[in-house]
Amino acid sequence: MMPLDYQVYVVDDEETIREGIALALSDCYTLTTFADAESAIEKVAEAPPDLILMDIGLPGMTGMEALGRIKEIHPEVLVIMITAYEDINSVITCMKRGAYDYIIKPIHMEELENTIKNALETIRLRKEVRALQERQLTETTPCFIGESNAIHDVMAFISMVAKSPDTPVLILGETGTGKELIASTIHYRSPNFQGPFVTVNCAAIHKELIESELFGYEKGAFSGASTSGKTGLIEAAEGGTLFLDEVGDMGLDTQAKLLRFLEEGEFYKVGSTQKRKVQTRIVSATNRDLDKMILEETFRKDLYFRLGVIKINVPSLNERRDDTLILANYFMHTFAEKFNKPILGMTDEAEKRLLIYSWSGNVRELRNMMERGVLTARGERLTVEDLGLEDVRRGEVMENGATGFAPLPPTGIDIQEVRVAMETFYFKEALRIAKGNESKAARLLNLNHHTFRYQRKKILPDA
Ligand SMILES: Nc1ncnc2c1ncn2[C@@H]1O[C@H](COP(=O)(O)OP(=O)(O)OP(=O)(O)O)[C@@H](O)[C@H]1O
Repeated sequence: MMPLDYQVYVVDDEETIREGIALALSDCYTLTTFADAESAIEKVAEAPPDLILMDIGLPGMTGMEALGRIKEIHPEVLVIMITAYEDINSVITCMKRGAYDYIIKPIHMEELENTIKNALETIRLRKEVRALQERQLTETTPCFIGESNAIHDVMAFISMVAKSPDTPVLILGETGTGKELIASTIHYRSPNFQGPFVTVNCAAIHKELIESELFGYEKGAFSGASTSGKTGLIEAAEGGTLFLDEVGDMGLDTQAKLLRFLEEGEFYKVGSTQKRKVQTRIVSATNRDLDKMILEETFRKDLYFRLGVIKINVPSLNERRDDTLILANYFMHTFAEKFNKPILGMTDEAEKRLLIYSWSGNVRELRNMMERGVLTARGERLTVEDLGLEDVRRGEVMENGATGFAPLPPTGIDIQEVRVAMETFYFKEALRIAKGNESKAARLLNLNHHTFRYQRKKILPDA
């Protein structure tokens, strides 16, 4: 491994000490010296070093005060306090406030070197862990693609919340918006990244079985149980992350047990009286309307609050159309490589239609569309036909992909006229797509059948 270049700041008002330390250490480290805490802190804020050697008894801001400030700005910077022998009480306070170690004046260079070596070993290990974490992150986490402001905000929030090893996170969003991808990103960015990431799809496991799957069971706990018993998924996620997908589909009994585990970190295996403790982070997700389920008493309110200490709302693809082409190109290149097809891009028309297409399955639908398109394409550019977008017709292509509305011309518009034209267009379209079936057409416009009928008579009196 290459030796790391360490940045060390020395803060002491005594010039002889600054010079003595610089003389002894400048061959091994990059040293910068300061005569007072104020100028050192200014520099720390703009360029944090790896290590600071700081006198406790500085004039102006004391070393102890400076330590507090440094720990506030950059808590990861290690600080070794330098102190006069009689000042040992201050040393104890400094150690309590986060100093890494201390040395007593007069300074013996050998002792100083050893103390520094220990500190730098701690830093080296931390850097190694971080590098390992980054590598693991790029190797194991699929890329989360998105350039829209909405996704940038989500990603910034994820980076922040991932730092905690155990705060529960609830991810809400329509199907296919990337909730599972976000859950795995949280795991690989968290301090638990080396632990397991265990996914449980609560909708896929029968309600009767989910409890034993989650908590495990003792041998002979119920008829049909394995004779050796079973370790539950919570235990399998020890030291890592347990991802409860479709948590809205969990039955009320299991919800109560999950709540107890979240509150106390303890649970019982099915058929066991022995309490078990497990440390894992719970990330959950659902595309169901939990507020409505709480009102209907099919989801516990207290569990909702406990699971959603941190809540992340993932916007649908229709709400962040800026991401459509970035994602489409990403999937196109991924599948072109996978299927070994010489695809270079998409036709302009295909791109335009992607931008106005109404996504009900979100990114998953887009991904599937691109997979099918790349697999069946004959030319170098994906066409409207390759992507199955023939029904999204030219007349529907609106100029402004972000909102779906044409820009307001400088001469203005007649809003009444536009409203009538829009309603006429969508009523006709709904009836065309629904092949004249009024109930289906009403659903496409999110109207009940009676309203649809009533309005149809007004809007399309001849149809
Ligand atoms: N921003 C993104 N970048 C790259 N791939 C994405 C992104 N969002 C979603 N995907 C991909 O789309 C597919 C669906 O995503 P995912 O399974 O995470 O959605 P979900 O919200 O958990 O869906 P559901 O609610 O149906 O379980 C996956 O293949 C995922 O890798």
